[in-house]
Amino acid sequence: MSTVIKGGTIVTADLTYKSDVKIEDGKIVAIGPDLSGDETLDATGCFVMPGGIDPHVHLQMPFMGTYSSDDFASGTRAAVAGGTTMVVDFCLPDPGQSLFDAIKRWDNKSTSAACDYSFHMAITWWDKQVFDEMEAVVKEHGINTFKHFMAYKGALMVNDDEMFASFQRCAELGAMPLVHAENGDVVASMQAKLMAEGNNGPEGHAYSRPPEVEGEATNRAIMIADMAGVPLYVVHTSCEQSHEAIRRAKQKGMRVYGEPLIQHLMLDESEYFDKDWDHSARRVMSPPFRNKQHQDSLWAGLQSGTLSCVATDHCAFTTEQKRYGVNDFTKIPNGTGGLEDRLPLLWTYGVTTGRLTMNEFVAVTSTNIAKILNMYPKKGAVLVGADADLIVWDPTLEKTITADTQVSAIDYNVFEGKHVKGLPRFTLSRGKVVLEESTLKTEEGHGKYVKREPYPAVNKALSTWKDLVAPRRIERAGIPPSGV
Ligand SMILES: NC(=O)NCCC(=O)O
Ligand SMILES: [Zn+2]
Ligand SMILES: [Zn+2]
Repeated sequence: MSTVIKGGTIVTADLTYKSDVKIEDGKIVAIGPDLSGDETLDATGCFVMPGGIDPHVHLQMPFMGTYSSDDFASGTRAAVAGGTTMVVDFCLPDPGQSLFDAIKRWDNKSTSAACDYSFHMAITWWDKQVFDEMEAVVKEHGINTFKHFMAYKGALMVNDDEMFASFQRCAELGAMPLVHAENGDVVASMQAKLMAEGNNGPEGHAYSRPPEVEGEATNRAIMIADMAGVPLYVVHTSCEQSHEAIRRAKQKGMRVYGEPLIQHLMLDESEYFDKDWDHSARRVMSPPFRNKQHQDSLWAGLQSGTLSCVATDHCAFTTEQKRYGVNDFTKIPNGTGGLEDRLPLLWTYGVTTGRLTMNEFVAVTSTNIAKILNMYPKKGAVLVGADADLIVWDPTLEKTITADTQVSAIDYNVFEGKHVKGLPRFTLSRGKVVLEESTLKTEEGHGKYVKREPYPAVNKALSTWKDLVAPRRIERAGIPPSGV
């Protein structure tokens, strides 16, 4: 059974051209004019692009005494509704738990996925067992990225010595560390002070996590990565201080990648000052929303290439769950949604405003992260042989975002009322039409786990260079090597 997408304009990260696309057995088998097949999808007036890849989601995440409410079934349905065809979640071992047991838990809950997915592994504790297990995580389980939380003291946070040891292990294994960059000690201390002063509302969350907390941690992680000789990926880069540290590192030739979220690009800190407690609490996430200057910095980073991709950190809690923190903002589960809205919002507020070109849109929603996570061109490409994870993007379709019609399982949407123009006419997951206009045609369990190989190039280049510039003894005539 073959499918042809006909009459559209292909848009990739570097090319825009008119062509048909033919699909068989889940893969792209031909690109060219006048193709025919068993089934035809009309792409007239549309852009045919690689499906979105969201490198940062937490589906059914155990966190702050509860679980995030979108699981792999509802989360991936929300994803394809908005043109995202792959998500990457985080395996979180409990303290003392084997990394393999954490993978088993994530394997069990991801069987319902409607689109392809992959995992990052989090380093939530450290000893020889973790050091040893990291090898099989990379070589057997196909996970080449390890996340380190520099915040959430007393829960997920790791210290600098643990981070340095883990980063060095990543370097040996051809893996890449990721960081949630916030200074967890400073946050904990500011939280305690604010609570003691009676500042217990959701605005206290933002006050306790100023941009400096993020800038300091980003810079520290970058320096530690440099000393360990590994590239670094900074998740949810939300402010100029953090972006500045990434820019500076890039200018020095370091491989450091920054990931702004659609929430930080679109929403600002005024959300936390709303008189309605629920409104503000629903928007509590870490890092918090910032002001207009920070938002401009993030947009500029996407334009100039100093920031690499746009994610959601989709971690959706219901209003009832948010109310765990009614008298104590430190107990409000951290996280917001966005999977369904990332592409339409970025198109509307990025491409149609002229902030991004269509090719940049594809780069920051799909191709860049496919390369960074070492799964290009299987994912993130419109090329013969690539997986047919595609969107047929109709720039004339429009809607107003509202919780009433969303796919996500929660009872509100942080983008409520925002109008978007540009939506998928079709979303295809490995060749299967999973969305037609606004009708979902997903199948639970259609999604497959994507293994990712270790990085052959960057880590080798870094270790070769490190070896070349390593400290060496200077031989001097008449001075014996051993000092005898
Ligand atoms: N971001 C957030 O507030 N919640 C999800 C966990 C994390 O990524 O820090
Ligand atoms: Zn985080
Ligand atoms: Zn996250």
